[in-house]
Amino acid sequence: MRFGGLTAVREVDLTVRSGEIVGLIGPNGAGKTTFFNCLTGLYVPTQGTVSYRGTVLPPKPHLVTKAGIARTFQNIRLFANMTVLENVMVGRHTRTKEGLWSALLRGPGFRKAEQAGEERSMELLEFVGLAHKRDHLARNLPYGEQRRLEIARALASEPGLLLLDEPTAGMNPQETRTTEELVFAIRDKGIAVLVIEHDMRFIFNLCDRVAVLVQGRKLVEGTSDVVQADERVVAAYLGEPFEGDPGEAEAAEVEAAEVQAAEAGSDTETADAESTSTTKGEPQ
Ligand SMILES: Nc1ncnc2c1ncn2[C@@H]1O[C@H](COP(=O)(O)OP(=O)(O)OP(=O)(O)O)[C@@H](O)[C@H]1O
Repeated sequence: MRFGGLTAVREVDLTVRSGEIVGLIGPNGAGKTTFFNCLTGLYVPTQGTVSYRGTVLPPKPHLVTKAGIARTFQNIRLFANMTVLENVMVGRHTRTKEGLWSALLRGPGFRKAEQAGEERSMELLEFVGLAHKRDHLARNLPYGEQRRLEIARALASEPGLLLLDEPTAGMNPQETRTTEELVFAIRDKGIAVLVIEHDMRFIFNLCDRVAVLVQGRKLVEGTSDVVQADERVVAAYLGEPFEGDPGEAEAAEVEAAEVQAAEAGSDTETADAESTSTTKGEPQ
């Protein structure tokens, strides 16, 4: 994904299995949100395609949701003047015959679908701990609850893969703990979870694996221990220049190859120069 001369995301390929939580971290501007935007059809990659479960996704958000990927955003995007329950029910529009407009305009078709969807929506509100607030307007919920409502709305599309963009941003420690428990519970339902977060304690507690994005490329992927011990990750966070080749927890091999390449006077970047920015998630 290029913006003018800047390549914001290049060749990022991730596997998130069902029932697994994978973290996506990286310094500011590393390309994390752009990666989510490419996956969910908000951005059309300038080169390459986005595949999910082996199928190329059309870059249209509603078709991506239909294909089984749901997301939340860095900044809360609820329907502020709708009730808590209505917000979740709108999230079900890709799973009902009624379209989004019918849901928003509350036509007769929507009322039928409403009955059918209400039970499931209430289950989801129960799941995120907001059933008792079903008739409150979304805008009147405290911040932490608004974020939980967003997650319930994303779950309403019955995703196989859930993308969470900074779910604990702005939360107090208690709200962060509640969110952590909620993400574990989502994982336990067999949903694949990919989460962007700057709170490292949250990430390393939560995730089965962590991928580090630096300057749009995957630098390292591995368990929390592997990632925390990787000197290149520390260097990237300290703002030191990134010159390595992205690898998947094979730091030693990559480093050896870089040394060899440097000795041979070759440029390690050229190997990737003609690659496309293909991204792929495959929950299984
Ligand atoms: N629509 C856009 N137009 C131009 N440049 C963009 C656009 N969106 C993102 N960028 C640039 O792409 C790069 C990656 O940005 P992105 O927001 O994806 O990073 P990030 O890792 O999510 O950062 P943060 O952690 O600060 O949210 C940045 O240099 C950013 O300025």
